[in-house]
Amino acid sequence: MKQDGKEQKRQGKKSKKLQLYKPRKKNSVEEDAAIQYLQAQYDKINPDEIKTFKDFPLSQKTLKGLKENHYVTPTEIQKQAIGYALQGKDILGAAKTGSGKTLAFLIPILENLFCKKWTRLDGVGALVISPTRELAYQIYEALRKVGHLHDFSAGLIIGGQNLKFERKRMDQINILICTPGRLLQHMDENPLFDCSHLQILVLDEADRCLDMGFEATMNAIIENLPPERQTLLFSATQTKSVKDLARLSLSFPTYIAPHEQAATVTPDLLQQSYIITEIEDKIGILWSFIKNHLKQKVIVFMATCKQVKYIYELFCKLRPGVSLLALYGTLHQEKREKIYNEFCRKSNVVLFATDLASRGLDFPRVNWVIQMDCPEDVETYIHRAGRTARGFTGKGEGLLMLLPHEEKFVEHLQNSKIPINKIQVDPSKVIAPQKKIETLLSDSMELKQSAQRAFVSYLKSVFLMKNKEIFNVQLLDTDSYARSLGLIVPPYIKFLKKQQYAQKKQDNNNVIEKLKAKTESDKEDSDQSEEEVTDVNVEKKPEKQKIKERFVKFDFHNATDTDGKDFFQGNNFDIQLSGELLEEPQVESTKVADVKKLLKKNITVNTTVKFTEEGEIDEEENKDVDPEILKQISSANSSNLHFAKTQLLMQDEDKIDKVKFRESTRAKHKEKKRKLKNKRKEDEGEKDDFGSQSESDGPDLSWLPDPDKIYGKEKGSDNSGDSGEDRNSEASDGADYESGEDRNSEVSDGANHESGDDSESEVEENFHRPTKRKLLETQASVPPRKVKKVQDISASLSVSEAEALAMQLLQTKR
Ligand SMILES: Nc1ncnc2c1ncn2[C@@H]1O[C@H](COP(=O)(O)OP(=O)(O)OP(=O)(O)O)[C@@H](O)[C@H]1O
Repeated sequence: MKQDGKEQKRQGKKSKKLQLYKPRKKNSVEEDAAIQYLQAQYDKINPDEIKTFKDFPLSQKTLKGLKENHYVTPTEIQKQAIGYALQGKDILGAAKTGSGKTLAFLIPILENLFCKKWTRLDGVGALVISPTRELAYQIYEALRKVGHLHDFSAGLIIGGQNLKFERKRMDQINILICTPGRLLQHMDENPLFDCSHLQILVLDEADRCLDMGFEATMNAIIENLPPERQTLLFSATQTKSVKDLARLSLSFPTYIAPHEQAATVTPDLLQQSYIITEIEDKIGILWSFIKNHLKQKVIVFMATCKQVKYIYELFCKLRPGVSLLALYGTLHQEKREKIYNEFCRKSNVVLFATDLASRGLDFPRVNWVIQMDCPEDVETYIHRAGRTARGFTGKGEGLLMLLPHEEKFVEHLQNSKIPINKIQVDPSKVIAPQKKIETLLSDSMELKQSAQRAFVSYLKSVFLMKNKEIFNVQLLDTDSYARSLGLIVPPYIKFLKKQQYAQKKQDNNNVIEKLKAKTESDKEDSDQSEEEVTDVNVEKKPEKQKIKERFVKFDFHNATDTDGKDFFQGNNFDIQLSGELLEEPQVESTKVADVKKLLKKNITVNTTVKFTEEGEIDEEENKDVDPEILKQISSANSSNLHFAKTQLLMQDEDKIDKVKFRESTRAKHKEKKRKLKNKRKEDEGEKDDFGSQSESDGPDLSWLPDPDKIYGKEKGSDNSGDSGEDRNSEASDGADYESGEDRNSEVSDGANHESGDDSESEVEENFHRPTKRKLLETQASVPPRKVKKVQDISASLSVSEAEALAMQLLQTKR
């Protein structure tokens, strides 16, 4: 019984399943009929006759989904695009931001697959590619709302999600909403991914999907898609590039641009203004704006993630009194989703964002869009500003902050049919929390580093911008900008240094080119007659002046570009010293100018003019100069003058000169040393022979006091006549005057001691010149320690000094 019951139950289940299946079959028949009817209507669609969605030949499920979401009247782009898309045409759709492009491609997708009776088993039937995850998510949500009554499965495939989870479900997805990178990853890695039956491909924000950033990825994706498909491209700033269209192999696409003839390309209810401000005032203005709009929903666009991150962190700490959010690419995906949803939900909130949020995102009821940094181009401006004033009745305001040199951007906007007015900020309402910012930064190293990163990233972004007419990093007052961020010292910017160097090099090249051209013409002039050459010489001064002026101009150019002291310290002197430029000299120096003059006079440089005994000029090559260099110089001379080459040769020649000069100096030093050595040897020889020399050959010791007088007269000694000779010799010893004076003073001291007030002549008469041997004997009687000392000292003394010392010792003994 139990079993019977189970069997009945099983059969009941089966029958239930069968029952479910049977009505589906029934429905299928109905559906077939409905599909046939709908398809028959497609060719009859006239966009002008469409008033409501019901006027389109759409499935009941789609109509019901639209109704549920209060979509009754189609927008212009919907009226035109849906009809053509249903007819199976490829479409290039361009319409203002917030004009309902999403439904313009979602409805055809649903209808296309519906009419083809697409099931889960059929795999991917439609593919929607979006440039950002947030936009993909938004499209997916819109599809879920409008298409939930259909039996198709939809999948959102974006980066930052669980890849494994996505992988397993890939084969069951019929409508795939994705970002390019993740799609390609599945195409490459996932065996379950199959899009060989793809019916319809949509690129939302098509111009962005097809631009340089996604080029390689998109090309790879397109290669994997079947060519027999319908392709729809949508954007507020549509691509018309033939190259792009060729890449997608569009077949006779229908271009739909309902607003092409409109007076403006931005939403009618969007009020747009701009202000001109100095870079350092931006933060103060933004802060004051937020403080004055606490009850509004505001998006603030900045150029880089790091700026967004820093301003968000800073303003959170400053507490403006309103919710703050930040959305940028480097955030974790979960956080990004959370912030996106939070911003959608809240009404009084400020969102700081990068261009990640500029395209396609449909945040409800945004009051203000502030573009704090000048957008890259008009298209970016349109997309950013288009985050407000969306839909049929949406109103909003946009404010663009421009630096004085960026005001040209307004011309581009106005030329692109964007109505924008200049407004002034009331300075009394601007309160810059500068002091607070600096205090916060001094308290938090993390915040300071964040500020530094923001600073560098902004300059980098400006530096990388293509439109150099508007974005000129050299015109930014970086010091002031750093200060406005709370940084007392601006961070070092490596990439700018590199750029500055490259710029200098380029400038130098230009100067060289000009000089070359000038030289060509000068050379032609120098081929004139001698008289003319004389005239040229007369004009030497103005020519030199001209060259100087060129330098001044060059320097001035650099100086103009050196608003920021950190970046533009360049001068020509530095450039000439740099190794790279020495390899290829590019700046004319005075040396070059000299060469130029010489060559103008037809003087062959580095030659010596010698005269023969007959007085004839004997010109021969200077042997000191490298003949190779001479050859090169003369070849440079014989052909047109090549300054750069000549300068190089002159530098080489300089090197040789230096080497030779060094060699000759070294030789001189050597010679001097040798002479000194010899002299010392001679002196030492005198000392050595001091006691062995004969009286007549020995040194003049006439000045010495008479030892007999000092020690007592010896019998038999004859000293007459000697004294006069001695006096004369002493008097004539002018060469050693100073030392003689010393000796005199010493001697006279002794004499005075001896004779008291005796006259000098009296003392002189009694003077006797002792023999050297006596002196030596006297020395020998000095205690050994003292003698040693004397010997040591005498070794370093001159002869006269040694004699004086000997005298002293004699006196000591006494
Ligand atoms: N027919 C309609 N009736 C009422 N509201 C609509 C209709 N179509 C779209 N909308 C609403 O208009 C808003 C903007 O739509 P959507 O996001 O598709 O604009 P878009 O043209 O794609 O803008 P963007 O160029 O910025 O991507 C959305 O909130 C959407 O719900």
